[in-house]
Amino acid sequence: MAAHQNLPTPHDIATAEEEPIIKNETELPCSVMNRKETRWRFLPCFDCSCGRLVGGVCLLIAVILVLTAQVEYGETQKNRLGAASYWWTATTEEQEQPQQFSCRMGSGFEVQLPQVPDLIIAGAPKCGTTTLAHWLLDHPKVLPTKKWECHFFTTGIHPREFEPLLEGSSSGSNRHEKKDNLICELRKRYLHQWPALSPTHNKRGDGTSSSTRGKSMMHERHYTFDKTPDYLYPSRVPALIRALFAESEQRPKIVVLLRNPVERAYSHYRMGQRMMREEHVPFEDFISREIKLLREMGLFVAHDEDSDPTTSIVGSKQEQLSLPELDKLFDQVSDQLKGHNYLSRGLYAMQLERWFRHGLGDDLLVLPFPYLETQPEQVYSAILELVGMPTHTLSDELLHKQFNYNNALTDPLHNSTRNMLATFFHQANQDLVELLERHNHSQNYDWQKVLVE
Ligand SMILES: Nc1ncnc2c1ncn2[C@@H]1O[C@H](COP(=O)(O)OS(=O)(=O)O)[C@@H](OP(=O)(O)O)[C@H]1O
Repeated sequence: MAAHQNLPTPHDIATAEEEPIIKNETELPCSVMNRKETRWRFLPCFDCSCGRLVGGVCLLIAVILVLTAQVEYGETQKNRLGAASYWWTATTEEQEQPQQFSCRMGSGFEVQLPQVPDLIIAGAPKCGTTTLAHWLLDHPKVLPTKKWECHFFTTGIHPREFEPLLEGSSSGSNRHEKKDNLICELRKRYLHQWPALSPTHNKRGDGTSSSTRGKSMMHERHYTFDKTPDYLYPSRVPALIRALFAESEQRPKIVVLLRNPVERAYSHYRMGQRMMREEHVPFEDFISREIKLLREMGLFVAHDEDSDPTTSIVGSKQEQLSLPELDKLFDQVSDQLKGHNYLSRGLYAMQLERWFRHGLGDDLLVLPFPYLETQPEQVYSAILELVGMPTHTLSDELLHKQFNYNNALTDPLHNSTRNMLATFFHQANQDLVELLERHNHSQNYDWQKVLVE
């Protein structure tokens, strides 16, 4: 009975909820205290654990919001700058500098890696670069980058870093020293794109190699390659490669595969449609937008202004603009089209011209895409010879495998579009043939035929 009398009535409970009896508020948990001051109900007090909890949660949310905003800002910038621009993507790991240029393979084993990467497969996108990379991967002495396409020269160097490198020769010993240090730092960072080997490390990363393999690799010279087909287009890439390796005795060799630009453009578009999972946009829409932009920028001048703008594009501004000015305009085209620059990427002469201009002609091998299919052994040997790698025989299966084949169901390219683009590229193809001949880079390939096949 006495116990029953001590029990609170429903009225007591209601009153207690409205107005707590406890007087010394400073000693109260804030949830109770806040009941009194409805206005401050959601503000945490930091004198008790629940307050700290609420505060901590708020802080966490604020940090997440700030981080999200930064990522979004980065994405916006990336989109704004487009494919030809540069964006800082170096991870902490990438910023680490390798202590030495040879890779330790566990205790006592070393693989000799060159101080300069051996080979760069620089492009063009959709021209069989993946197949080439797989052929190289099969070679027992070849190492790819840790990331399949490392994009070091396109997105791995911040503009703040490369701008001083691309400036004209700077005066003053201090600036000179700074530039040298920067080159040294970037070269180390580039070399860090390749894996450090351990006896259990397999170059394909599938863990199938054994320590025996590791031991057999001891002290053997290995060869490194970077396959990033995006390198061919942005004007800064050859300038950066030149800046980084101009002083070294050995320079990376550069391979460029080229395909009929009409087929390349359509393959590029099909890849974009497959990967972006966005609303279907007809190829014709993209190319008319690009042609319009090129015309607006004055890059291509039709002989007859009244005629169909896509059928009479024959001239270019090349005579009126300096080459660096032209480079800038094409970088802008890529930025504005956000990577949908399907046609500009097929203007091969304009792109290769930059590589020759930066003195990289001696290191360059330009190969015709159709030869991947018709003469694969010849193409493979040409690359091994270029780098000076030991010979290696590929299996028939590998030689005839079409890597990165796009089997997505897409409408075939309309004949009218194909013909119109053949006209569009006619002059640019001629320019390429002349450029390669001028620099003795035709290699006896029938480029006229290759570019229209
Ligand atoms: N050996 C051989 N013979 C004929 N065609 C070949 C061969 N190897 C690759 N391919 C075709 O090349 C296209 C892929 O090129 P990439 O690997 O350079 O593409 S990527 O830029 O790396 O995304 C892709 O073209 P599409 O299928 O037209 O998209 C591949 O099918």
